[in-house]
Amino acid sequence: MKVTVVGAGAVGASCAEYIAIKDFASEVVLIDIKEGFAEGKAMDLMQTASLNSFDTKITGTTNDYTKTANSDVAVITSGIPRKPGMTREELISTNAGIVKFVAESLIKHSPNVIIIVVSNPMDTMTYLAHKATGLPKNRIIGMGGALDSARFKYRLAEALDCPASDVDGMVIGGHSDTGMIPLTRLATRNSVPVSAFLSADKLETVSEETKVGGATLTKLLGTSAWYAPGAAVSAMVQAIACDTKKMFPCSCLLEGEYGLSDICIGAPAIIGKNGIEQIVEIELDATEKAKLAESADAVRKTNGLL
Ligand SMILES: NC(=O)c1ccc[n+]([C@@H]2O[C@H](COP(=O)([O-])OP(=O)(O)OC[C@H]3O[C@@H](n4cnc5c(N)ncnc54)[C@H](O)[C@@H]3O)[C@@H](O)[C@H]2O)c1
Repeated sequence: MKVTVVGAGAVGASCAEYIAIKDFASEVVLIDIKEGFAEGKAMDLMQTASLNSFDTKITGTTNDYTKTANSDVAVITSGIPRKPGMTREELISTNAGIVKFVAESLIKHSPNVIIIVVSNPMDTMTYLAHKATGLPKNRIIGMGGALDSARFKYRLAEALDCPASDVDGMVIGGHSDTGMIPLTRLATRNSVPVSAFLSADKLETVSEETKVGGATLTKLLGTSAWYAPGAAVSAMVQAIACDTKKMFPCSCLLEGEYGLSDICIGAPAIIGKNGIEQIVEIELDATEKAKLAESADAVRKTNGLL
């Protein structure tokens, strides 16, 4: 299994590190436009191999896509992150050109690649990658919901004063501060609905904290987060590499599912060796349906800026 990670910055390097530590890929190629940067990150990571006991070979290259040839999976993290006070949507003018060029360059050298898009505004960048490459819909996946759901579980565990491993929950909809839909109605602690433990007010607070999870970290760090994003994308790469059929909410190109078409937005999907193997349609209540429609309108508005 050969994995290319485009962008050797905070998220790309974290993703490469988690992939290596889990030791399921034979090769990870880091590629960046900044001279020597990916080579340096790759060398630094390789010097952890004997300490962290992994055999994955990590190499770096400055913008040479021949080195990415025949990748099975490619992760696109290239582009600028937001600064405190910015929305993800404000990144579009810089990141759209980068993502389009990168997606086209990747498939030239890896015609069978499955692409995971991370760069923001992620739903629109995933849509753009589809339009730029024309790949089948199962082979381009946006990463947002896996991270947002991890943040949701973190906030639920905090409110419940329990380990995150006790909690299950999912965030669907657009990957934006206002478009995310944490499904509090369906969240559980060891199969018990969380509403048995937490008041409606508390659940509303958990939901709001989840939605601004990225902005909260951007304010604290001065740039956007990388550990949880890197872990989330590496978990999706692992699901493809090991054909686990794990379910993640991902930005998928919808063709009628949830009553939506010609849009990439977060929906539960089964991820395996073919990428998106199934989009799972869960029964939403009227409030959740209305929120999803509103979230889709906002994503379409951003798509209109392409
Ligand atoms: N989808 C998510 O859940 C999620 C989470 C966190 C961050 N992000 C997004 O991921 C992106 C990366 O964030 P980061 O914190 O790693 O940023 P960063 O600035 O640390 O890294 C980005 C890297 O991309 C490189 N780059 C720019 N143009 C390139 C090109 N044409 N080819 C190759 N490399 C290029 C830069 O040199 C830089 O090293 C941002 O757009 C950020 O908003 C998304």
